Amino acid sequence: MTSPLGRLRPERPPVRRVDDLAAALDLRTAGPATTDRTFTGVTMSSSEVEPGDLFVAVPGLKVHGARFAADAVARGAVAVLTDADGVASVPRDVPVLVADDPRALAGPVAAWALGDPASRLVTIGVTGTNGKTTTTYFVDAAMRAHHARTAVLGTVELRIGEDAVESPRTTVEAPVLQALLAVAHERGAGALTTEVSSHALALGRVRGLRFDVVGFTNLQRDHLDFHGDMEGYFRDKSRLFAADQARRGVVVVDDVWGRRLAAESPIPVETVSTHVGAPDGDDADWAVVEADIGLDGVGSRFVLRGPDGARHEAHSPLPGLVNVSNAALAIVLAHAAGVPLPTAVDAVAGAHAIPGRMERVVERGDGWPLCLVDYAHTPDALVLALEAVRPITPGRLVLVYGSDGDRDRGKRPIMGQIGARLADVLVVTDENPRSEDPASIRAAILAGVRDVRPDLADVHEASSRAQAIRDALRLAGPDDTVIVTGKGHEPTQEIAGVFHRYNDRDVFLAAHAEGREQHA
Ligand SMILES: CC(=O)N[C@H]1[C@@H](OP(=O)(O)OP(=O)(O)OC[C@H]2O[C@@H](n3ccc(=O)[nH]c3=O)[C@H](O)[C@@H]2O)O[C@H](CO)[C@@H](O)[C@@H]1O[C@H](C)C(=O)N[C@@H](C)C(=O)N[C@H](CCC(=O)O)C(=O)O
Ligand SMILES: Nc1ncnc2c1ncn2[C@@H]1O[C@H](COP(=O)(O)OP(=O)(O)OP(=O)(O)O)[C@@H](O)[C@H]1O
Repeated sequence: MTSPLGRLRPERPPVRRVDDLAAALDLRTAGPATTDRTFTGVTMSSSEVEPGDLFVAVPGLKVHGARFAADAVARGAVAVLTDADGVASVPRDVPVLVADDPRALAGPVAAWALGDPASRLVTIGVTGTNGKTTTTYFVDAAMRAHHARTAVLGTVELRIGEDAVESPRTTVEAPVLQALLAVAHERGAGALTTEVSSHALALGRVRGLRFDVVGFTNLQRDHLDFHGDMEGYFRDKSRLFAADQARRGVVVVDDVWGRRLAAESPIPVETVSTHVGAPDGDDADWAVVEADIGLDGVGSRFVLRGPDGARHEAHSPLPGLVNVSNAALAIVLAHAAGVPLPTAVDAVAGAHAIPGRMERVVERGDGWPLCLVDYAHTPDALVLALEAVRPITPGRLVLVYGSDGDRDRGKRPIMGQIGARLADVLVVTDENPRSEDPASIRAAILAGVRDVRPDLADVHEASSRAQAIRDALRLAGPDDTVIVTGKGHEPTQEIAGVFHRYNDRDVFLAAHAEGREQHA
């Protein structure tokens, strides 16, 4: 993060009348008359209220937001939008707007209040189980090549131009999204690209915004606690491809869900087949028809065939087949969003490092191994990450990793088996143990390691993550690659319920700086 983004609100928001809003969105009113009441901002969280705001009080999974209406008013909220159940909790002297589903209206209300900021920018949304962050950054690289300034929002950060803050979630709440669109426009951005999580779609966080282009990466088993089953998960993801959410779409059709989305989509879509030899590759509008993975020791060269049959030489700046897929999708998305194809191809090839996504923290050279940080924290992602790094590693693959506490215990031995199978040297350590005993998590991973490598040769254990990275650097030679997985960009580590500032990248950089000093 280069510098703070500062206030996540526009400097000069329009002043709106509450009764105009009621008329525009056909809302019932309660409490004192709304005449002459004006507001300048919208929020769903009492702790984020600024004087002059409309507070949207929604029924949550845990609590009804109306319980916090008095707090919101004390902080300066001038009116409340809620449902029939919430009305009684609003202080009597405050005007109330009543709707059946206030959560679904939070986005449209904020968009109305800010004068539909999305209509002044090119907007791109990316959804799918994996690859959202990477694809979003690749798209942003292409948008940057075409627009003087851009904005990018997602799991890692909220960035407008060169200013950024840590992101509270993958997709921000609807009023925050609308405010960020207005801030982006105010600061001269021509395009905004955001990740759109399935939770965001189920909870209406992108309502009130019609994207110029939306993209779909893939659908794999995840978040079923929230969506129920794969069918429900697919239905929630598909909501982005509705006529009121997007003008057009780009869908990767390598899995059955992508093919189904493309077939059922009510908006026009272009299809992309991103794995050489993937089913339906020949029928797709765009297809990766050749790929040399890791050929140049960095990313991959590939050839993208367009709808007119023309072949475009392209490059993914990150290793592995999955990043060929992300790069191809990003090129087609950027092109659909108005970027000339050659500009999109070049910009994706030269995309900056993405924090914690196969991030090359220290380059190989001067006796140092290549040092990478990656976010892979599931068995599937770990396999992909290690397979991607092998072709760019002349020597041994040194893996530093753990498995998180208070989450899926069954994956720990599987993570152990994968590490033992695909890496040469292992340093098993902690990854957000949360309330659990870190040693017992490491023991479960090591049990999996032992299934594959009973002698435990080249297997080490370190109770501090920073120490684990230093151990790995001591063990690694100049031809080796040290990869630390699990936490990626995350700025904290949760131990015994306490969040400690911690970042894998900083440990690598500190060790590197120390090493250079000793050398000098
Ligand atoms: C399942 C889910 O997404 N829940 C979100 C949802 O919670 P909720 O409906 O249960 O809200 P609640 O806590 O009952 O509160 C009800 C209302 O009262 C308000 N409130 C509450 C307390 C208070 O002091 N003042 C106040 O105004 C809240 O802002 C809310 O509007 O609305 C809350 C705020 O509106 C969110 O904070 C909360 O996200 C929780 C923290 C969360 O963990 N969400 C995750 C699952 C999520 O959204 N993840 C996806 C990425 C997933 C992925 O791809 O990996 C994401 O987009 O980040
Ligand atoms: N297209 C893809 N298909 C499958 N796996 C992928 C793909 N792209 C990235 N991955 C794997 O998923 C992990 C997360 O990548 P990325 O952060 O880009 O995805 P995401 O959808 O944003 O996930 P999250 O919401 O958890 O941040 C990476 O470690 C990578 O190994």
